[in-house]
Amino acid sequence: MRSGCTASVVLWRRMLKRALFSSPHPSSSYIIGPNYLPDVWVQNNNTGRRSGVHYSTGHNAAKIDGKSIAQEIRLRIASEISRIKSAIGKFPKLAVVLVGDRRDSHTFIHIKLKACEEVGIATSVAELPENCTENELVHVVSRFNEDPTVHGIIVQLPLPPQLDEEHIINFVSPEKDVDGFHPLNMGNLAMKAREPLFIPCASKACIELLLRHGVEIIGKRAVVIGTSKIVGLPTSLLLQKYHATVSTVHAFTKNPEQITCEADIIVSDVGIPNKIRGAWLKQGAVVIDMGTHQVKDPSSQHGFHVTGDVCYEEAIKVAAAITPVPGGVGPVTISMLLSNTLDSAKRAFRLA
Ligand SMILES: NC(=O)C1=CN([C@@H]2O[C@H](COP(=O)(O)OP(=O)(O)OC[C@H]3O[C@@H](n4cnc5c(N)ncnc54)[C@H](OP(=O)(O)O)[C@@H]3O)[C@@H](O)[C@H]2O)C=CC1
Ligand SMILES: Nc1nc(=O)c2c([nH]1)NC[C@@H]1CN(c3ccc(C(=O)N[C@@H](CCC(=O)O)C(=O)O)cc3)C=[N+]21
Repeated sequence: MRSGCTASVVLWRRMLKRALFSSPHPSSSYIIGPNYLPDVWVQNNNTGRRSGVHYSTGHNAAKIDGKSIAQEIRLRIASEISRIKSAIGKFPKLAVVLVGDRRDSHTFIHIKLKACEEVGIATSVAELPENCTENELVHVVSRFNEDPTVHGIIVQLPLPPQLDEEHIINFVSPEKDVDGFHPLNMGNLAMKAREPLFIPCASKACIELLLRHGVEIIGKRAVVIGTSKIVGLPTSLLLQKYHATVSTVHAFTKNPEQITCEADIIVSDVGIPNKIRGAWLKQGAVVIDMGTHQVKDPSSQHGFHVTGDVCYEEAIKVAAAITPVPGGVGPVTISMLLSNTLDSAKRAFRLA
């Protein structure tokens, strides 16, 4: 009797999944890239990949339009959430922890909350003062860990200097770690034949943009500038999973331009505006600019403008394709956060 009941529940879930998701993989079928990591990379003809990168006329680099890709992903996420809501009356929820008054952190959180609202992800925000203690922060994170209505938790970085980032990240439940920064998730990303529960959003966005632009990654020489846990390290690891030959450039690298100018794919996470010049690039390279800097600009409406790590005007004359800032990786990173949160909720609802 009991096993019959379990069997019918399993059958019901299977039917529900089939009704909700047209793809055989319920988890994020709208993402081409890194949800199923390719231990053996197979060219998939249904992904819209083209062979090789297309050059635009006049020898200027093609602009990789992150804004429209992000929008397309968000529409798919919104419709999936709406279908889940009508089927089982449940929806995903993201908890956001913000410490202090940094202007850029407030901007990023505002962008994330607005995106959640647009697709139907509920949010809960905990704001703590700049001088809060580690115990207070751990307490807030633990409360979200224990709350069954919360499926994703992010602690906005950087934290004020009295708080140990690594210590705090350890406290985020790996099952709700939609940033993918917990050592268990990062470790599984690093190791062969293992899959993390979540892949960091900016790295996922980088691969998604490359694949959607028709860039072949396997066997290509990639250089990642930066080793941070938010972008540089997980992007190097993910590019390796895609079988690129990856070099890392960091603050102690001597003559970094000698390394970057050999790369087919360059990902910059250096955190210095306009640091990467045209002369650092090989003719025909693909450039993913992860930097997002609010640079003072009294002539602009908000008193600043946003720029990347790469000197765009120089780079477009050399590269085959490049992501602009703003409107490149940033919006897709936010879409990946929505996607990770939806995936987490689907696991909790036993739909994935
Ligand atoms: N677009 C997006 O989606 C996202 C954008 N960002 C942006 O990325 C940028 C970087 O952020 P984050 O990763 O937190 O930054 P970090 O400051 O943590 O990392 C910067 C990295 O650059 C390296 N570096 C610093 N100076 C040099 C140099 N002169 N030459 C070579 N390498 C150098 C550092 O090397 P070392 O390891 O030796 O210290 C470090 O690894 C920011 O602008 C941030 O806003 C971040 C997340 C997502
Ligand atoms: N726990 C945590 N997770 C993060 O993912 C995280 C973080 N902390 N700390 C800071 C960095 C930075 N980051 C960005 C995300 C989106 C844009 C983005 O959408 N940028 C817009 C412009 C934004 C603007 O107008 O300022 C664009 O490039 O078009 C930028 C940067 C995520 N980060």
